[in-house]
Amino acid sequence: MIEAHELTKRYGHTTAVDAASFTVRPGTVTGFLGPNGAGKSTTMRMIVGLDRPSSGEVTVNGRPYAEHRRPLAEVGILLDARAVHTGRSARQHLRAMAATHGISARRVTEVVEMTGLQSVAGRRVGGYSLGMGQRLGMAAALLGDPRTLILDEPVNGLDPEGVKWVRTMVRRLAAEGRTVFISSHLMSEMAQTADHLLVIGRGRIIAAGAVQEIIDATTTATVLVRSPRAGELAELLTASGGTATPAADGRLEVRGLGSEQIGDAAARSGIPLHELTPVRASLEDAFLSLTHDEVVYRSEPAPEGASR
Ligand SMILES: Nc1ncnc2c1ncn2[C@@H]1O[C@H](COP(=O)(O)OP(=O)(O)OP(=O)(O)O)[C@@H](O)[C@H]1O
Repeated sequence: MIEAHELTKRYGHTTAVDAASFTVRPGTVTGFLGPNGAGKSTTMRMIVGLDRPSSGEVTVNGRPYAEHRRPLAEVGILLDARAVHTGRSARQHLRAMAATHGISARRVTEVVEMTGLQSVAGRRVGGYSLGMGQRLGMAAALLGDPRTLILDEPVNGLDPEGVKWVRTMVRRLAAEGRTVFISSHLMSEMAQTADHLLVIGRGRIIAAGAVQEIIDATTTATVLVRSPRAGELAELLTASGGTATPAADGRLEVRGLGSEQIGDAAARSGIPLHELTPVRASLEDAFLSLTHDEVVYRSEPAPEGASR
């Protein structure tokens, strides 16, 4: 369990994390989602004591990280998978870590197997691919059999097989009752991996809840309708309180009415329907709608006067 209360980090004039309060619960994968520069890494670094909060506090499994006597058994961390000494082999690296934390050599063998590193564990880490490095990062995070895992962008740069591997692994860890907190700016990936989401924009928590709850709360559902009497149907739906705008292939895109209401209204007026398709908003849509005003970096400048 991770509990943050009014957690704040300032770097000079930049407020990287702004009074963030949240709880990350055990038994679930909680996705930490936000655009570049939103404050995800800074938040994670504060959770594990690598950055000092300017104000506020955060605990992991009931205590500040630094107060845990066996930190590796409490929290597994993957912050920068490439931070490993490149001259050593994966097994040497894990053994050194285990030795300094009173962890058995048997556990090293276990995590090497869990992460599928058996065939390369004797090789120098310097020659590892990104995917192998990421597996080693996960092996190190799992070494102390921790109750809580904090993984910063674990799928960054991985190929589809690597992404799937991380997804399966974190879902299994959560199913075992652990707390899994995983950051990403990949919305589609989070939609498939996380149960809960914490969305951050410009250092502020702008949404927290179950994935579907957030999608429902932040997006308007639409229904695509096709009818040979589209003009009449559009008038009817507008009179019923919806909005109907022309879309591709002569369809109407309807907002404000559900598919049942549209179908019933059309039937009452004898208007035939050739298509009635509810369109579920994606996590991507929810994310864009949530972070619209919070994006620190945009690919193009906002149009003049757009924010006024
Ligand atoms: N050591 C630092 N000194 C000064 N500013 C910093 C420092 N670390 C982070 N920042 C600033 O704090 C803000 C949040 O950065 P952070 O790295 O936490 O975001 P992020 O959401 O992890 O982004 P990304 O997805 O790009 O990694 C940014 O404006 C960043 O420039």
